[in-house]
Amino acid sequence: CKINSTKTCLWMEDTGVGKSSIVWRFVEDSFDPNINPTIGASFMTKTVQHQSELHKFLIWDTAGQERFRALAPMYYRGSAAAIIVYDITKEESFQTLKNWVKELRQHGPPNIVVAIAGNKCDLTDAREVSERDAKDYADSIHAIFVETSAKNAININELFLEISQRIPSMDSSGVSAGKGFKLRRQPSETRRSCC
Ligand SMILES: Nc1nc2c(ncn2[C@@H]2O[C@H](COP(=O)(O)OP(=O)(O)OP(=O)(O)O)[C@@H](O)[C@H]2O)c(=O)[nH]1
Repeated sequence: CKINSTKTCLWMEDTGVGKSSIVWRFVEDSFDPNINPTIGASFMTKTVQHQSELHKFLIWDTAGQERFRALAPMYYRGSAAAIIVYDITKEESFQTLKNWVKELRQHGPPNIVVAIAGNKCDLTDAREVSERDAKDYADSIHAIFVETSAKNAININELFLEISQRIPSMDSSGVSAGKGFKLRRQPSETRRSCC
C-alpha cells in the first residue's frame, strides 16, 4: 500500500458543537455524553485504507472556547484540510462558522480543503439550521458538506473519506507527489442521509 500523510485540523469558534466527539467517534468508535471541553488542543492519529492506499490522518482537535481562539492559526497553517463544525440545533453556530471560513480564506494555506460538518443531526426536533441552506452555502465556497452525528455514528467515516479523496497524494515523507489539486464536486457514494 502507498501511504498518504495528511494533516487535518478540526476547529470552530463555538464550544460544545461536538468537535472532540467527532474525533473520538472516528478514532475510537466511541461516544462520551460527559466529554470534557478541550483545553488548548489535543492530537490524535488514525490510518484508514481506501482502495490501494493507506491514509494517515494527523488530527488537531482545537478548543472552541473564546480564550483559546488566538491559537487557531497555529493549527490551520500547514494543514491540508480543515473541518469546521457547527451544531444544527444552534443557528448562531452556523452564522459564526462563516467568519471562520473568511479567516481561513485570508490567512490559511491557499489550497486547504474545507469541510463543513453540521453535527448533532440526531437532534432533529431541535433543528435550527436547514440542511438545504447549509449545503447551498458549502457549495458556494466549494466546501465538502455533511450532516453528522457523533452520537449515532452517522457520516463520520464518510466525512474523512471525502477529505482524503480531495487531498493531493503525498509520498510517505509527506511530500506532495505533484498531482494537481482538483476539487471533486460529486457527493460521496457512501454518504448516508442523516435523518
Ligand atoms: N446529541 C448529540 N450530542 C452530541 C453530539 N456530539 C457531541 N455531543 C455532545 O455535545 C457536548 C459537547 O461535545 P464536545 O465534543 O465536547 O464539543 P467540542 O466542540 O469539542 O467542545 P470544546 O472542546 O469546548 O470546543 C457533549 O455533551 C457531547 O456529548 C451528537 O452528535 N449528538
